[in-house]
Amino acid sequence: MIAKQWSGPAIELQNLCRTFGSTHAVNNVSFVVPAGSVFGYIGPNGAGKTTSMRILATLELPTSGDAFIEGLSSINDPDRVRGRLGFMPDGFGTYGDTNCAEYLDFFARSYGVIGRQRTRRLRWVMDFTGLDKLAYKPIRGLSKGMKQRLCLGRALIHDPSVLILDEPAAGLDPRARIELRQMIRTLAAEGKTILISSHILTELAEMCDRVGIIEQGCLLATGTVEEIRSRLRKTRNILVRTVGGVEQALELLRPHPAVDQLEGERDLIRFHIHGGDAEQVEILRILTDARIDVLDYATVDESLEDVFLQITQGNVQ
Ligand SMILES: Nc1ncnc2c1ncn2[C@@H]1O[C@H](COP(=O)(O)OP(=O)(O)OP(=O)(O)O)[C@@H](O)[C@H]1O
Repeated sequence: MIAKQWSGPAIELQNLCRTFGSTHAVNNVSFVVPAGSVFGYIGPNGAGKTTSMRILATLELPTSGDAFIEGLSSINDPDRVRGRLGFMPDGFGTYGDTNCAEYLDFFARSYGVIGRQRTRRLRWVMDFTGLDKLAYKPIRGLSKGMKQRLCLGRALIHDPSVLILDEPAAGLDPRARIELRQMIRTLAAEGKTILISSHILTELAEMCDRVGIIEQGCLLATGTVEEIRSRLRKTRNILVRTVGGVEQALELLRPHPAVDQLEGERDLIRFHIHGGDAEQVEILRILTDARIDVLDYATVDESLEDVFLQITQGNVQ
């Protein structure tokens, strides 16, 4: 029997597949999310994020493979999974005339949260999501940001240990995004395990312990953002700042076999080096031997957008 003191991964996908006709929405995806960590699930439109999250959340069945929440199969043990899991879908149907308090109360009752515990839980969720001042406001009058808070509140109402959040930041203004990020950080600091999806790597990079990049149903890379970045790094981007001598430097560097994409403007030179430390040191020596006054000689990290574009192909299905 799987007891409460499960010590394995909080979330696990095992060779998960889901096809819709000829579309491989999820194609043999496996990964684990350790308890208490935040995992970012990143991919373009139609990549298969929602489908895999819905399978984990017991709302969809896979064609093959399995999905587990704290060791319980979402396919074979959905009732127990639901008790441990809070799911925030990417769009949620609300009843416009219902107010926030009624809405959350309804879901608390559905989860069997009863008596004083329900009152306590409702108060906590209202307070945490900042909905306490809007408790009696009909849902149809809420802004997008407040609706998202309500949806997060609904996912938290039964105090689950695992949260699955499907694009919670979509459509939010910058302030609402920052506030949402803070709430997610707080939940993570309290020890909840969080799987969160987005189209945008930069949006999640800061708050995730690890990310997985998915496209056309296939998981292309997993790891920390730094691990993925360094795995991809075949070239180094170099930025040189000189005091004069840019034209001379360009002349010297242009024929070098390790130098690529060379460009210069005013006192700045940018280029890529194919190679490692030896080539980087040699190129600096070429410049200093030619008595070019080098102020800065730095490697520049690729932007996260570049990392994302390198991994994905931009194909949709
Ligand atoms: N019920 C369905 N019937 C047919 N095709 C579906 C169904 N659900 C999803 N798909 C297809 O499966 C693929 C994956 O869709 P999914 O919604 O999982 O992707 P996603 O990564 O969440 O995309 P988005 O970021 O746009 O929400 C898409 O090609 C989609 O059209």
